[in-house]
Amino acid sequence: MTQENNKYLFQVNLKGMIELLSEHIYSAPNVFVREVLQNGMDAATARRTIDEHHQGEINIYINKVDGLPQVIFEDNGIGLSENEVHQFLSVIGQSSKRGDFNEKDYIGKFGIGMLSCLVVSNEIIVETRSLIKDEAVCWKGKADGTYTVERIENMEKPGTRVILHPKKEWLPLFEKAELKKNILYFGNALPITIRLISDGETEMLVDKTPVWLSPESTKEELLSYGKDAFNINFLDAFPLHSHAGEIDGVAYIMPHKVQFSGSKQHKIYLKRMFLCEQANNLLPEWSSFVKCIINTNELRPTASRESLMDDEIMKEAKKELSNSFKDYLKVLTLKDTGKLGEIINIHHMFIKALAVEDRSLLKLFVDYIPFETNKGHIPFVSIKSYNEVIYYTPSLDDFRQIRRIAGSQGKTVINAAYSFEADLIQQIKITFPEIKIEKITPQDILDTLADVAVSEDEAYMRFEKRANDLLKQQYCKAQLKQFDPVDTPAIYVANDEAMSNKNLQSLSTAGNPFAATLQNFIKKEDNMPTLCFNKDNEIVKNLIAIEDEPLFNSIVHIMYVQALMLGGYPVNKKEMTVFNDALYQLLVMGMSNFLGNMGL
Ligand SMILES: Nc1ncnc2c1ncn2[C@@H]1O[C@H](COP(=O)(O)OP(=O)(O)OP(=O)(O)O)[C@@H](O)[C@H]1O
Repeated sequence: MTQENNKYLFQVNLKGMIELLSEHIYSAPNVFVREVLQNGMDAATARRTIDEHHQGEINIYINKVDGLPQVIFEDNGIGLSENEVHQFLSVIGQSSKRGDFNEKDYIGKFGIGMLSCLVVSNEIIVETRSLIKDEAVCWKGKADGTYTVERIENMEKPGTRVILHPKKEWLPLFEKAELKKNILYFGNALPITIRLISDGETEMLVDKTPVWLSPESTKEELLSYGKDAFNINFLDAFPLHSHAGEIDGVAYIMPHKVQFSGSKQHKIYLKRMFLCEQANNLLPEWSSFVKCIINTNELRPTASRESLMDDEIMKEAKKELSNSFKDYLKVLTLKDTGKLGEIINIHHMFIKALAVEDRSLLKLFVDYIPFETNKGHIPFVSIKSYNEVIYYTPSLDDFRQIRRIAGSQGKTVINAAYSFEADLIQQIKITFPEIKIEKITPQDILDTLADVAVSEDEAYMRFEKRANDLLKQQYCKAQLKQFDPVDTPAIYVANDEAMSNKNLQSLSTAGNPFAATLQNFIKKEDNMPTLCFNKDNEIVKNLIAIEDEPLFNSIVHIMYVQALMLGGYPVNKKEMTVFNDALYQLLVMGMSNFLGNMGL
């Protein structure tokens, strides 16, 4: 403990620190490949500040020493002098890349990456020759926090060799196929030559700009690359660019429908080193219908190097990337409406989300966008051409109730219950004020059903009273109306308030201990759901004439539950019971009639 004027200095437990950094900051043991490749890449970049024509190379050797595997990552970068080895390799958190004039060109910056090697190897051996100083040294660092440095003579050219002897449990990571897989996973886009040398064979792993970063690549080449990278036959591909974050890449359109909340797996590279598969804050929320491969030279990684930091540049980049999407779609409206149609057909949910956000896109696409209506899925252009007024309902329950009856009245109703739909309709209303779009509720439909002059007809009056007395027990009113289609005997109409009143009522009658309190929540006693009987329907005509009480009750109950089901309403236990009892009654009556007729 060091003390000076009552001030103490923190002490560091080196072993614990190394353990923490090496084993906990990185999520997987294979990241050592990334860290070593990245150091090789940075060393080549540093060398180019002295020799601009320098061609960076990394050779990876898999050897056997005394029967045990050994892997060497050899680069021809700037190397380190003895002094630098003490200064940068041996001090945790110290990096030669921070504060350097060319800082922004380096991938590394935290000064901890090398420690990831200690997850898979008990010791890191670094042999290095500095381009600047005429000396070569061998540094050996151990997980217990000790290191040694000594001069060596067996290195003639500038560069660095990182030598690892795997721990027993990580031997599989050092097998040729696995190592190759990891080198390509992290390093396939690096602007450096990477070779794998084992059993006397040299294999070229990386030596050219990847297809997705090359401006010369054709659409076919991009699509074929996308198929290999994601194992998906994409519908189309288009370039992505953002000045902010210095981003370039490709977006691939999924060939099938995807969930809005589906997993957003992309491939994100930082200075052409693979970083991660997710970029939630970088790509727009509605981007699940594409898979992206992008490289950023400017966005900053987190210390674990497994995600990007959410900062101001990221926000700006997100806007620019979103514009790349929009530009692509805009170009399609001019150049390839067939493809646009295909995309909208499959991904209309996302296109709707996009159109909500961007008025110019809305103007371009509105005609192509399909909506679910009471007449099927129809593109907006047809809806607006055939209707003077377009109706919509923001509730699925309402839509279910309204669709049939509205259809018979010649109305087209859009189901705007799904995400974005209601917002989109609002945007359409604002953007195209000349198009008449109105919200419609079951109550509006009820108001349009023709009244029947019940009070002028004794039979109608009696029918309504009997039906009301019976349906009161189901928290429902009965009304005689006249509407199309005549083959619909009855419809159940309930707005949200009526439905919640009904639910509260059924809770309180089901013996809920808060019954009295629940009753107080019922808003307006008269706002009950209504069962509208269709006066012109044949069954209703007969029903009005039925005197027999049990028969009348059974038919009304069956019509009631049927109307509930037709409207897509839930049928509760009590309703199911009356329905079953009624059916049973009818069966018994039918059979006794039959047996009576047979004279039995
Ligand atoms: N192959 C190499 N050639 C030259 N110098 C190297 C090499 N590998 C490591 N170094 C030196 O060792 C330092 C520490 O490396 P380390 O990988 O731990 O951190 P870093 O690359 O600086 O940052 P990060 O933690 O972000 O990767 C580097 O800053 C660099 O000076």
